[in-house]
This record gives sequence, structure tokens and C-alpha cells, in this order.
Amino acid sequence: MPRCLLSFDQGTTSSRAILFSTEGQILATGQREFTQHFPKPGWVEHDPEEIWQSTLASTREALAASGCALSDIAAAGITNQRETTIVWERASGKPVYNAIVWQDRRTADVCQQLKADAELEPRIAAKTGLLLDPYFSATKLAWILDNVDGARERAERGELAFGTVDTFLLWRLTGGKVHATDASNASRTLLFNIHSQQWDEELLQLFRIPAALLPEVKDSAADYGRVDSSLFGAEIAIGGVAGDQQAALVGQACFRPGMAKSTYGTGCFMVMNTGNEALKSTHRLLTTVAYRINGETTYALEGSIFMAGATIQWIRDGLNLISSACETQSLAEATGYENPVYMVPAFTGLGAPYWDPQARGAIMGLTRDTGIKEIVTAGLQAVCYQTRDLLEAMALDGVEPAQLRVDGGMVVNGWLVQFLADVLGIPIACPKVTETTALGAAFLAGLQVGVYQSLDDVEAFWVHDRAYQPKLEESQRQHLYEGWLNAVQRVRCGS
Ligand SMILES: Nc1ncnc2c1ncn2[C@@H]1O[C@H](COP(=O)(O)OP(=O)(O)O)[C@@H](O)[C@H]1O
Ligand SMILES: O=P(O)(O)OC[C@H](O)CO
Repeated sequence: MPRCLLSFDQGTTSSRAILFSTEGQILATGQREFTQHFPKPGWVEHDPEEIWQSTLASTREALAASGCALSDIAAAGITNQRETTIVWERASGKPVYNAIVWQDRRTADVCQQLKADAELEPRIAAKTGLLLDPYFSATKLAWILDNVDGARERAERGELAFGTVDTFLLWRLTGGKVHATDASNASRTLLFNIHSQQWDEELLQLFRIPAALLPEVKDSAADYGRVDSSLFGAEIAIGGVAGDQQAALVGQACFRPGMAKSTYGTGCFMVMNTGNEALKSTHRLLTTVAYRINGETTYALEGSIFMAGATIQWIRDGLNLISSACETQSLAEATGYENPVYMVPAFTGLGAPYWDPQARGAIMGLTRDTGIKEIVTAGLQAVCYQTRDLLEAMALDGVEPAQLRVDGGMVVNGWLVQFLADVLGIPIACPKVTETTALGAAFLAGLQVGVYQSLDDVEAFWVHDRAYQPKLEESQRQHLYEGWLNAVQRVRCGS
């Protein structure tokens, strides 16, 4: 009986491959960082060939470290940075342009022009659960078709294929045999109707996207073909695909309505399971597909923050105030909660619930005795205040979670997580296995090949590690948060 599951976890800054036991324990990991390209202000690109090579290298590293025979692998799952848009030639598999990354704002003007028709955004939101923002794939895809020589004509002739990163990897892994995505990834494109679960004709026309480009949309646990044997030495069944934040919801075992997780990596993404109801937010959160299994769609509400760990990277690499992210904890401990400095890291505008692409970052409340530690602490606090913004929006939508499960690279910082509990006023739980994104994809793959019969089977594998209880007086919690709201108000440009 095969005893492990392989996960390809293709993130914004690195590609990881993780082998899990069928009980959800990590057996081996491989990881490769790759280059971030910033060709113009507000533009962010990745080289798809580098995404591919780093995926191959990290997988080979994990396979070698695990000592697992390929025949031990029951199935593989793919999870990925979402929205990032790639177009390639069907004949050669060669991309026609770099991947336009989810953070890229080059199509902000296009979105702004479309918003001039006040009825359009609500109509799009009703179909897709999303807003008119450059974050999503549709305007990025249109940009490639309009700016790469001959791309539109070739797309119309059926010579090109579009995909988010899962689809591109699937194409490459299967040797060009499978052009597919899952419903959770499709739901981030602005082209997919989350109610009918189909690509939407009206949206394709609006964004001028030829249907011939599009992949088939499958369940998140489905037959996605097999990894070509030439790549790792034997075929491996691909049984699961999900966008990374939805996969983390699965890896955090948030299977019941009201359960929520928040992932603190480059950005922060808070996702709450809303069951089979596509709950419509009236406070600018996104409605999205959490996962689709056996044709049954589970929906989620999501709040997306663009700058979480990336704020700390900027403090480290842009300002050179620290030499490593882990220094932030002791600096924050030395500063304490009553920090008069507020940082609003709106470097690429503000995401949920403000959706203000024109807002820009600011540091406020500086005095003559402000030093490095206050600025660093303000960076950590900003991540927590932004999470509170999301929680407030969920509460106004009538679905506040009673507890939050957290993961991602930042949650090793105990000060940050305690401050988060204090600012939110709800308990926070960290699991033992924090690679929840990869774990979620592995669970979906295991479900498809019969390692598990249902998601109930994997619930027991979520093992609690640390809990943080809120300790702050309500009045102090409010006082701190009001300082944040005031700071945000000052950087807003309106949207
Ligand atoms: N001790 C720490 N305190 C605060 N932030 C940290 C700490 N360690 C890492 N980080 C931040 O976590 C992020 C990395 O998290 P990770 O989940 O690997 O990101 P991603 O998957 O988006 O590439 C980095 O942006 C880094 O700045
Ligand atoms: O790769 P991450 O972890 O930064 O996640 C990126 C998100 O999927 C973007 O929506």
C-alpha cells in the first residue's frame, strides 16, 4: 500500500515540494526561491521557466531526502499562488510573456475606466464574488493579448493556452496532455461564474477573452492525469488542485461553516468557510470557491491583504533597519503595545476591505525619540490591525468567527500572534504542521485516490500546537485600533 502523498506548492517567492505521510506528517521538503521581476513601478512578473525549473528542482530534492520510492506515492496535489496569469503556445509549451503576478497593478487604469459604469462592478460581483481590481486574472490576461505581438489573433485561432500557475504546471507535468484547473483557482479569474460553475460568456466578452484559451474546470479532487514518467522516473497520479489559500483552509481542517484561517506569508489571506452558501458580502470581502468535491461546491468569504511578511522584508531589505525577520520579535517586545507610531503598508494600494489601488504607504506619529524598534513594531502591528479590519467586515456581514487558525512564515513570531489575539479579541490557534497549504493539496489528492473516503477522515490529523488568548482590556483594544483607522484614513485616495 503506497504510504505517502506529494504536494507541489508553488508560492509567490518560492516553489516547495513536500512529501507527507498519509497521516499528514512531513517526511521531506524541497524548496527553491526564484527571481522577482519589477520591470516598472507597480509591475511584478515571474519567469514561467523559472517557476517550472524551481518546481522540478524542489521536487527532486524532496524525493531524494525522503528516501521514498516513487511507488510509495499514492498521488500528488498541486497548490499555487493564485490569479498569476500565464499564456503559452499549445504546440511548444513556450510562454509568450512572463507570468503577470497577482501583486501587479498595471491594469489599475483599465479597472478604473470600467468602474465608470456604476452598474458594472455589482453585476460582475454578483457572478464572480469578486471586485473590479487588477489583482484578479482577467485584465492581466487581456493585457497580454493586447501587448504581445500577434497574441490576440493566435489566441482566437486556438494556438495559445491560458492558465493560472496550477494549470501551467499541470500542462508541463503531464507533458502537455492536460489543460485544466480547479474551481477554486477558476473563481479568482473574474471570468468564472461561481453559481453556475461555468466560464461566463458575458464576462468573456466584457474582458475580450477568446474562449479557446480557457482550461477545463474540474473538482478540486479529480483525475488530473499523471506526471510524465520522464520527469522523476515514474508516473504519479495527480489527484488534487487548489489555490493556495483555499488549500490552506483544507490543511487547517476548516470544514464547517464559520471556521476560519488566516495565512501570514508575503500577504495575508483570511478565509472563512461558509458551507454551500455563496454568502454575498456587503462590506467588500470576496466570495470565493473554497473547494469543489464530487460536484458539490463549498464557498468561502475571503479578506486579502497584499502586504504582511512583505512589510517585514521591506523593513529588512528596503530600509536596512534589521538584518533578519526574526529580530522583529525582540524589538517589538522592547517597544510594547502602546507604540505611538503607525505604519500603513499600502505600497501597492490597499486590499480588503478598502480596495484602494491608489493609496500609498505612510509612517505616522514620528517624534524625535522614535527609533528603529518603534518602526519595526509598527510594521508588525499593521499586519494585525489589517486582520482586525477583515474581522470587522466579517462581523458586519454577520459571520464573525469565534476562533482563528493561523499559519504562514510570520506566525513563528509569538509576539505578533499574541498581539493579533489582543487586537482581534478572539483566541488564535496554531497547528503542529504549519505547511497547511501543501497539506491541503495532499489531502485533496489522497481523497481522489481513495486514501481517504471523505474530508472527515483528515480532520483528526489537524493537531493543535499553541493557543493565544486575548488579554487586553476592551478599552485599550479599541484605543489602539482607532489609532489605526485614523492612520488609514489619511492615506486613502478613494476608490
Ligand atoms: N520571525 C518573523 N517575524 C515576522 N515575520 C517573519 C518572521 N519570519 C519570517 N517572516 C516573514 O514571513 C514571510 C515568509 O513567509 P512564507 O509563508 O514563507 O511566505 P510565502 O509563502 O508567501 O513566500 C516573509 O515575508 C518574512 O518577512
Ligand atoms: O504565494 P502566497 O502564499 O504569497 O499567496 C498568494 C495568494 O494566493 C495570492 O492571492
